[in-house]
Amino acid sequence: MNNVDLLRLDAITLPFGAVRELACTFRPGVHLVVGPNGVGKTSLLRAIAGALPPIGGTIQLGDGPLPKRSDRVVLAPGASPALPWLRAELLIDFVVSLYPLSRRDAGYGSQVVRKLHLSGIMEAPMGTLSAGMAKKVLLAATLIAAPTVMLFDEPVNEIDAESREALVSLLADYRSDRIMLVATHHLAPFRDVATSTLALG
Ligand SMILES: Nc1ncnc2c1ncn2[C@@H]1O[C@H](COP(=O)(O)OP(=O)(O)OP(=O)(O)O)[C@@H](O)[C@H]1O
Repeated sequence: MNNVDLLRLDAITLPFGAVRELACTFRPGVHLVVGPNGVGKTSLLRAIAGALPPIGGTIQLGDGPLPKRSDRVVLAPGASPALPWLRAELLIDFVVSLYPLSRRDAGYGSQVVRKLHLSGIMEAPMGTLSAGMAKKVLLAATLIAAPTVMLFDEPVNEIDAESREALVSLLADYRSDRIMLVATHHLAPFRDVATSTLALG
């Protein structure tokens, strides 16, 4: 496999003591990141996304170090940003606009919105949405942006069974050419799609 396809963590140590000297390599596919509360799953995703700089080690994507801000990485956070006035559609458009190289066609965006049952709330301010709907808006933005590395923090918390299935099927479509890390306590929905599992702790 070409190096371009690999995300390599070498001796990564993160602030707050949870992750020490972690070394692993991810190729395209769906990689679950699991472990008990507080073990460092969210911190690891934030480090790869450039939001929590490691205090030791290196993160490489392909042949070079991953810069702190990269349009090759997107993170779907576990909780919605505190922007209650922002309409769902604008949030999605804003996130997708940050990833010009991998922007999908408009038809794909509508398809994701429809599959996640978001069509009826695109005009709604984020602050008026239920927790599950707000989570699905973040997931849609991430799936439409679709850069090389896609990070999902607890993506199935709060979302209904039908939307879980839709999410898993959308992830499956990207398995051959995107590196996807999914931090979760819920393994069952990903059983058929997971390429590997990284157990922290
Ligand atoms: N901003 C912060 N300040 C201080 N400690 C922090 C901060 N962020 C994370 N931590 C600590 O880092 C450790 C790892 O937290 P993290 O959120 O990465 O765990 P997690 O595995 O995602 O947990 P959970 O399963 O509960 O979501 C925890 O001990 C947490 O308290």
